[in-house]
Amino acid sequence: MSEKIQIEGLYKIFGPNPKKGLELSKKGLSKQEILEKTGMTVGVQDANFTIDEGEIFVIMGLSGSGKSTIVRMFNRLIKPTAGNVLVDGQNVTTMTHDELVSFRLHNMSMVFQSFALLPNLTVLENAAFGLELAQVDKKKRNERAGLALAQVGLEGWEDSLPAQLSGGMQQRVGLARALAVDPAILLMDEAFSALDPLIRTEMQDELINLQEKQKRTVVFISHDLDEALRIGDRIAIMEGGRVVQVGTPEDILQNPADDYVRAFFRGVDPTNVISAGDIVRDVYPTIIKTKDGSLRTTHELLSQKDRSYGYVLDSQRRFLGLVSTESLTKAIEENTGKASLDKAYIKDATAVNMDDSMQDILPEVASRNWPIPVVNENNVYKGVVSKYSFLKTLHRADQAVA
Ligand SMILES: Nc1ncnc2c1ncn2[C@@H]1O[C@H](COP(=O)(O)OP(=O)(O)OP(=O)(O)O)[C@@H](O)[C@H]1O
Repeated sequence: MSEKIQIEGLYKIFGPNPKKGLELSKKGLSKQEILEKTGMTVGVQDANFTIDEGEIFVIMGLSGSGKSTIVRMFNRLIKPTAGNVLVDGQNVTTMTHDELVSFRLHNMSMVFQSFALLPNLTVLENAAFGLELAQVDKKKRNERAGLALAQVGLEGWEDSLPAQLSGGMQQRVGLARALAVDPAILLMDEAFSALDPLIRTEMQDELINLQEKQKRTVVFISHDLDEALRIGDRIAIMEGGRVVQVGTPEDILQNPADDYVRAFFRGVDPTNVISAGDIVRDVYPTIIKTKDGSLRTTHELLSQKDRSYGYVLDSQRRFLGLVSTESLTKAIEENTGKASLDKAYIKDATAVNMDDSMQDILPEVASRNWPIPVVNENNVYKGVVSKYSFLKTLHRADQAVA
């Protein structure tokens, strides 16, 4: 995966003497100490991380922790006090005014919590607004805005006025306006926070769907953990202007950096967050099924590796079933001489998917004697989840946020 946005030593100090605040921040003083000593407010201090192309990157933290400030430095709505923001290697912090205008129009769109629609323009005109600013001619911009509205499920509403739409629909217009300019990066500032819970979940699904089709880079500010866990590929957690941890939800849940992060994650059910793919291990023998696959060889293989189970795959490593020393011994006894693997493997053994959560796979793990095979979307075998690794992960996650 390639890096889309690089944040290097980024600071924003608000107030008349940011240099003084910066100096103290670099010495390690906290936001509170700097405020007390100088009256300057630290917005963001010493942020360093990268955002990969195509990921949904959620920035989370309590109110005032610096989420909006950091994201507004990405498109330089706020000018950093120090540090760099690189997008595709281009330094946004040093762009001239004209470069910046063009960069904002073509590379980044922003969706706000307050839908920011113009009340006297139609839905179509609102959706086309960003394109109008980019001086795209009317025919083309209406065409692109129409397509964007269709993408967010608002076909047929083009001629309505915003006031005729529900809150959820108005936010869809906000999203369509951002999508119409076809930006590589979408910045979403608490974009779904004003929506009621059901509509909010619907919009999150919509975003995930769009993302599957178009793979933009999405930076999403949220103060809501459920939302972050639902949509985020990775999450950055901010406290007092600092980015205290960046990682996948599973990483953070299993190894929270400090008590602040731990407090965020307290109450989260790890079985919803950690997936089979996070705990899969490829430690059991695999047997590629051939026409004349011998039972004895398979039996020897299992004994050699001191395992009671082996997983049978086709030549493309797709999962077919599993064998046990028990089923092999039985088949060898019953079919002396001409026994083949076909006679011995359990063909209806269920495999679970890499994306299935621990919650999803729990019934399977609990009800079988064998470690549960895990496959990808093409049914290719990736390894197993054993009862032991399942319980160990659960225990570790419980301890981590306790
Ligand atoms: N223009 C400004 N002038 C002075 N201080 C500011 C300014 N903008 C933000 N701040 C301060 O910077 C800090 C970070 O604010 P920011 O809005 O980025 O936080 P946030 O995490 O987005 O909060 P919220 O969730 O409430 O939106 C806060 O202490 C805030 O008061």
